[in-house]
Amino acid sequence: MLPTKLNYEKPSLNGTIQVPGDKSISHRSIMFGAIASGKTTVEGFLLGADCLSTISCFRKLGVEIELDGNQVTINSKGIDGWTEPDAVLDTGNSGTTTRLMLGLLAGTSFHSVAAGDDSIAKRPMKRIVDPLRLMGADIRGRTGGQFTPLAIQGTRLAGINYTLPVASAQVKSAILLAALNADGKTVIEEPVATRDHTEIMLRHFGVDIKRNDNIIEMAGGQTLSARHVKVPGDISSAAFFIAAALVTERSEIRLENVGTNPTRTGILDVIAQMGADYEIQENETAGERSADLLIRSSRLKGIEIGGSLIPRLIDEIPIIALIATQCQGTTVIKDAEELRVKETDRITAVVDELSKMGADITATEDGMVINGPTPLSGADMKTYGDHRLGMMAAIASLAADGSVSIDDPDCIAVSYPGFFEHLNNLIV
Ligand SMILES: O=C(O)C1=C[C@@H](OP(=O)(O)O)[C@@H](O)[C@H](O)C1
Ligand SMILES: C=C(OP(=O)(O)O)C(=O)O
Repeated sequence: MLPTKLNYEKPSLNGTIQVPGDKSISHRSIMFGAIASGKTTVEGFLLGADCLSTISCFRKLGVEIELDGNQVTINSKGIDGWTEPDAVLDTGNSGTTTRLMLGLLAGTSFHSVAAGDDSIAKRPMKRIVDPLRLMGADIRGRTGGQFTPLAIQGTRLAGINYTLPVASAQVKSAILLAALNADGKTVIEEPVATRDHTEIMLRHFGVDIKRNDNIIEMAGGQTLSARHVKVPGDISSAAFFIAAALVTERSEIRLENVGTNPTRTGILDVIAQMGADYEIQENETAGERSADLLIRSSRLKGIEIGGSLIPRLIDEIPIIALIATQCQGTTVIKDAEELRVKETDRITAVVDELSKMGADITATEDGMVINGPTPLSGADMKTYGDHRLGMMAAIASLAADGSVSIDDPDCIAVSYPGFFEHLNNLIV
């Protein structure tokens, strides 16, 4: 049973943890292993509910996937060996599974249906369906295919030239995965750089893909070779403990083997500008970068966060908002309207929930404005079924007087199973 009521009296955090594997890389490791023919092995896989949804979908496509702790073995006959699923592909709460998998299903030779939970049913799919249709995909769904459930009749696809209308790694990746199976070349322009795990893993699996400034080019019809994938810790999960150490007194923690791909490290730039006391000790790794992070209690100041920084910290904004409540001065977060179409509307949810605790925080159309520092007090916090809101509430309780209750702590297992064990291990 996970705790629903938290009452810490001005705790400090001390010690070392290794946060679970990166969610984005874990999803992709299963998909790439399923596309390649042969045996792909994965170490450090995230056993979060979202990544387990990916495993269950690809098993339904006839791919053999075995789990042994955090190690995964994928035995696939290659994408041409996938079989028509006899049930709906259930993507659970996972936007990444839904969108990336659609790109792959579009180019098969069979029919499939993808659907997830109530939150997924509200998330926009037009951003994927539009470019896939331009490639020739046959996808149908409610309101012309804007939302799940989506029915896909696999067909022959052609490469496209496409400029992303939103800064989204999921859209970029869905197009690239479809393009693998398409005739001709695909060229994607992304106005603002987004996480590049798909491009890095494509290269690792032997695909020739080029990037010049913000233009990505890849020829279709390339085959992937099965590989071993090492998944570093998820910086989006580490972010919660980074915040915890910063906003509590006399804390010093070490977070081992955290992924530090530069397209993901916006949170480190933010805390540096806020004046945080921290160190990065880089590990020697090929492919995805990783480092140990040392974080200490800090006196922080408010800053402005927007522009090209936003995609580099998009999932960290709820916890950055909490940090901002403890900063001296004003923090402005802008250009983050994408937050409104995540697991829940994260602008409204963060502002409503932190306000309940006494924060001085106001929503704007594309972000929020936070004045600090403000003392926080206990409150009954809602997660809206959103793992990141659940963890934000738990970390906020460390800085609050009085007890904090969380209505649905179980949703945290979407990206961070074992979150409360790590929290309890670090608290002194
Ligand atoms: O590609 C990915 O793995 C992800 C991309 C981001 O979504 P968008 O591409 O919709 O911004 C992010 O919010 C999500 O948690 C994971
Ligand atoms: C937005 C998220 O994930 P997804 O889009 O995969 O549901 C997240 O993990 O914060």
